[in-house]
Amino acid sequence: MPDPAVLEAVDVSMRFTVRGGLGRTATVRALEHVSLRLHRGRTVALVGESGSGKTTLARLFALMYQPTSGEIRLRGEPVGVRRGSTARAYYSEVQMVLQDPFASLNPMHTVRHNLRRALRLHHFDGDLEERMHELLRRVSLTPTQDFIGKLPHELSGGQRQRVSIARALAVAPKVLLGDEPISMLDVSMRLDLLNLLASLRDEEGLALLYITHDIASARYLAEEICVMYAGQLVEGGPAEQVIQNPQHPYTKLLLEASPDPARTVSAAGQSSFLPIADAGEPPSLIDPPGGCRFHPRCPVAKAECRTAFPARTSAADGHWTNCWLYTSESEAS
Ligand SMILES: Nc1ncnc2c1ncn2[C@@H]1O[C@H](COP(=O)(O)OP(=O)(O)OP(=O)(O)O)[C@@H](O)[C@H]1O
Repeated sequence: MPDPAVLEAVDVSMRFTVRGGLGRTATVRALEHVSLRLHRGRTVALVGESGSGKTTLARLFALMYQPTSGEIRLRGEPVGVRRGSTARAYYSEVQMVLQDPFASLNPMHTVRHNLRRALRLHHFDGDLEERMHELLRRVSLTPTQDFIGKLPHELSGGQRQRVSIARALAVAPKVLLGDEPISMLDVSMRLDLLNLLASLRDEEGLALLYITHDIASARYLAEEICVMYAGQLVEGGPAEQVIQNPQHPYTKLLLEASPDPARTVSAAGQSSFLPIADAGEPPSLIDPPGGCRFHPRCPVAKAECRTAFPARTSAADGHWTNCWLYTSESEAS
């Protein structure tokens, strides 16, 4: 049994109101009843096609939005959008690493300035210079004096991402939310970055959320994989189980469309899924299909798939799915 969750989403749904043509508004139903737990020293990979809601879930964990329903809980306590010192207290525990390191670094300032700012923001009261060198050592940017005075654009993509990880580590967080943190890097640097994330998880006991399109890297890094389709979580469990013995027809299609999950990191571009042959596109989340949102693309859809989302069925090893193939109508959620 793992420890209790450090951070969890409990039955969260997220709707966005967007402006359409002619002044009309529409609702994007981005997440539906999603629950996911992050544990100390463990990685959960969240995989799914573009637009499935992965970033929205990470942003809910980062308290950038208030969920439409459901809760985010830190060590069991519900948390909402915060400001000022209570926001700072939250972000000293939960940090995000983005796809593009430029987004979290000030490009006009040196690595030293960027790290110092993060430390000051969180009222670090030790030796600033010493701590900055320690952070750079932690992300293997050594000798540290070669990097501390550089501007972000003077670094390689991989080095820049290491600095943004060092910046996140400045506050000694308990949770790192990685939103496709390696997808913009050269293939040659991806494995090193994954190994860095793994060592932070193992040595500092970080709880890691790893959002990716790349099943191969999810398998390499994560103990647990969760699969999201059009705002609904459809399958999850121990990484090897999900990959070797996928249950949900969407997971099966996703694996068929992945270049080769046995490789450590895919050499493909940002999106590692090949087009899913003859199976159409993910739906619009404005007025999405009812029931299981995958049913219009599902080769084995049944009548009940159109009307209700199935309850979760779980195996003893923690592998679960929400699919009518494995449940009966009386168990609809
Ligand atoms: N602030 C917002 N306002 C309106 N709609 C939004 C907003 N943020 C996300 N969405 C919509 O919510 C849905 C989920 O988007 P999200 O970015 O979470 O998906 P994703 O799985 O992270 O995609 P990608 O892999 O391309 O990053 C999409 O339909 C997107 O257009």
